[in-house]
Amino acid sequence: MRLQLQASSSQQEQTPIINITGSKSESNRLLILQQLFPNLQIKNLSTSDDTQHLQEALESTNEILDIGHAGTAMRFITALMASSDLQRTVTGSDRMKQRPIGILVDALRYLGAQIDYVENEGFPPLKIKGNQLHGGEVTMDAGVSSQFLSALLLVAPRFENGLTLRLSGKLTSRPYLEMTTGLMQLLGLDVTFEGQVIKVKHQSHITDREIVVESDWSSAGYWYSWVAMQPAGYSVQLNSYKDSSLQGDRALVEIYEKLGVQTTFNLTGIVLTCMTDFEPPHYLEFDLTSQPDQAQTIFATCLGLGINLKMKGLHTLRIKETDRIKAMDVVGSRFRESKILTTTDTIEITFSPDSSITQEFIVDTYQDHRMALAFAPLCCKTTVIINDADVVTKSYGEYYKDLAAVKVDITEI
Ligand SMILES: O=C(O)C1=C[C@@H](OP(=O)(O)O)[C@@H](O)[C@H](O)C1
Ligand SMILES: C=C(OP(=O)(O)O)C(=O)O
Repeated sequence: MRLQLQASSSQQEQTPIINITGSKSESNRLLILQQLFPNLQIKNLSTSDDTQHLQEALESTNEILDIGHAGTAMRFITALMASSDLQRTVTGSDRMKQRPIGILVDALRYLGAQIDYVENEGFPPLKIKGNQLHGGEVTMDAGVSSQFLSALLLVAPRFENGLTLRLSGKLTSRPYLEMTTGLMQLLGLDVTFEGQVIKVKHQSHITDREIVVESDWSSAGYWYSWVAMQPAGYSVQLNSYKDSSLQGDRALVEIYEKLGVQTTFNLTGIVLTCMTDFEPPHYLEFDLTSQPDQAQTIFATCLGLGINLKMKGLHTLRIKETDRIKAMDVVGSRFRESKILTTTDTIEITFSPDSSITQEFIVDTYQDHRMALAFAPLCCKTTVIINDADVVTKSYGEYYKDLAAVKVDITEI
């Protein structure tokens, strides 16, 4: 599906209200924990493709489980199956077969799991013969993806000796690991996280518990970007968000203060307002080691506002749905004249003085939802054409409907 997006410039009459689905990261964790503790009830589960893929895999009796593009789900289900009494082959999309999983497989094997690589060493698909793991101590590299660590922790209450997980190297995406330990603690599990060591005690029951998933902060990012590019005073209400969140992308509140968006928490969620008297800075720098999923969003906002930008801490972006640093480089340079420099873990953009914006901005998505989601708000600056626009369903299937509600004209071309 190829979409053309154009925002109408009419005056805002009232504050639009947007209801974003539940966090996919929280949902995926809770679905795994529900396998261990069936008396856990989950409300406001994410409707994303990724969460649906995980749900289908958990309900399936097939020998082959296809998890599509869902990286987190791939890592989580590997640990779950390895510690179960089932035998399964877990596979995914072509891109999934290029996304590493060796660090998790090594740790599981060290604890006694039986896992074989079906195609390439270190990558899915995996043939898993589940067995009872006893747990103990293991050390894992924490610098490649926090998902490997979360995967092992979520199933650790199953291990009769519990788990002592030692993190080696510099931890990446820390808030996601804290979300894992935080949710486990919320269920009453005995989990401690001190320095570089996480300990989980064996536990086979929890008391009845209902958890309401908070809406997805990662998806809220696109609304921050949208509001940042609107006239001063423009506002949007996003429902079901709270001040004390388990999601690291709650940091959007502070990040977007620097980009001219003020956040107000109210009874139903948050109101984002484009600040009056805001002068976009000439240059901004962000370290996104803890918020990797916001890189494309911030990049697009700075393209729109003409702010020179450097982002650091992006090494995990190379192994996500696409090589996101490369994708930003290629697509970003089409929007307005600029110099873009990239390294293994940084991207820097400097605009030519008086650079003008292209009349038709073409966004290739490279099978990455966040390419379409992040660049779409630029339709308030020029005509945006998004190739393979339906990628958004990976995390935010209602996105175009929500954009239409704020008067974006969307045409299939
Ligand atoms: O655990 C999670 O839910 C996630 C962890 C992060 O991955 P990395 O730890 O690989 O950066 C993040 O990018 C991903 O979208 C979701
Ligand atoms: C990286 C992401 O997801 P995953 O790794 O779960 O595929 C994402 O949603 O941006």
